[in-house]
Amino acid sequence: MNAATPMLAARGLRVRLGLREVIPCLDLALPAGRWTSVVGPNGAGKSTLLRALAGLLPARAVQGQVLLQGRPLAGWPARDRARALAWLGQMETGGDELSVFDVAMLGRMPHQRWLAAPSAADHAAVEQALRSTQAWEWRERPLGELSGGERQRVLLARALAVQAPLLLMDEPLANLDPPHQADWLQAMRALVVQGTTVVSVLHELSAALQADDLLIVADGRVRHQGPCADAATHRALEAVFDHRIQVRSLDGQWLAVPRLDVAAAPL
Ligand SMILES: Nc1ncnc2c1ncn2[C@@H]1O[C@H](COP(=O)(O)OP(=O)(O)OP(=O)(O)O)[C@@H](O)[C@H]1O
Repeated sequence: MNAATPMLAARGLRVRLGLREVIPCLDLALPAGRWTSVVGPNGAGKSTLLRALAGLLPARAVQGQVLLQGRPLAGWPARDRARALAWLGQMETGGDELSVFDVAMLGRMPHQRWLAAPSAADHAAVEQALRSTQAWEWRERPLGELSGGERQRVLLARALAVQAPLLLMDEPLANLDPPHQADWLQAMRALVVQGTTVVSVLHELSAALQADDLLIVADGRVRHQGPCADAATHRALEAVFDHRIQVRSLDGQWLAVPRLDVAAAPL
C-alpha cells in the first residue's frame, strides 16, 4: 500500500436493510494513520456504514465496493482480513462463561494456527491489551460477572489484542465512566502515534472532537469530512444537530456543549 492509498474507502456504497435504503450512494476515503470519529443524529446510518466498511453485512444488502488498503474487501482471504481489521461492536453479547483472559485471547485467533496453543507473542499481546484497559486484574473472572463498563473494557482489550493496523469501533465509550473514557481517548491517541488507523462511531461529541477528523453522517450520506480543529467542521457539526449544540474551545480542547436557548423539538 503506498502512502497515498486510503486505509479504507467506499465507492458507490449502497446498503438496503429490509425495505429501507439506509445508505443510498456513498463515496468515502479514510486516510491511513489517522483517527476518524463518525458522528450524526440517531438513525443517520453510522452503525450501518461501519458494519458495511467492516464487511459485516450480508452481501445481498450491499452494493458498490469497499476497499481495504486499496484492495476490494470481498477479495481478502478471511484470515488476512481478520489480522488487518479489528472490530468492536455496539453492546456485544455472548461469551459470558469465558474468562476475561480467554475473551481477550479471541483477538489473537487470526494469528494462531488451527488448534495450536497460544504462543508467547499471543500471551504478551493479551497481557498488554488487558493492562492497557485496566482489565488485567480480572483476567480469571468470567465475563458474565462484570458490570457493563468493565465488560466494555475487556471487549476493547480483545480488539486491541489483534494488533491490527485498522481498528473499527461502534460506540466504544458505552458504559465507561469519565476516567475510563479519558483513558480510552489517550489509548486511541497512542495507537495513532504508532501508526494505527482508528475509526470510531461516537455519540459523545466532545470525545469525538478529540480525534483527528470528523465524518459527519446524516440520512445515510456524508455531510462533511474534515479535521476536528477546522471551523468548517464545527459549523457542519452544529448544523447537523440543528444548532442545538455549539462547539467551544476550553484549554486547547474542542467541546460540544448543548444550547439551551434554542426551542426544543418535541421528543
Ligand atoms: N435490520 C434492519 N432492518 C431495517 N432497518 C434497519 C435495520 N437496521 C437498521 N435499520 C435502520 O437503518 C437506519 C440507520 O440505522 P443505524 O443503526 O445505522 O443508525 P445510527 O446512525 O447508528 O443510529 P444511532 O445513533 O441511533 O445508533 C435506522 O433508521 C434504522 O431504523
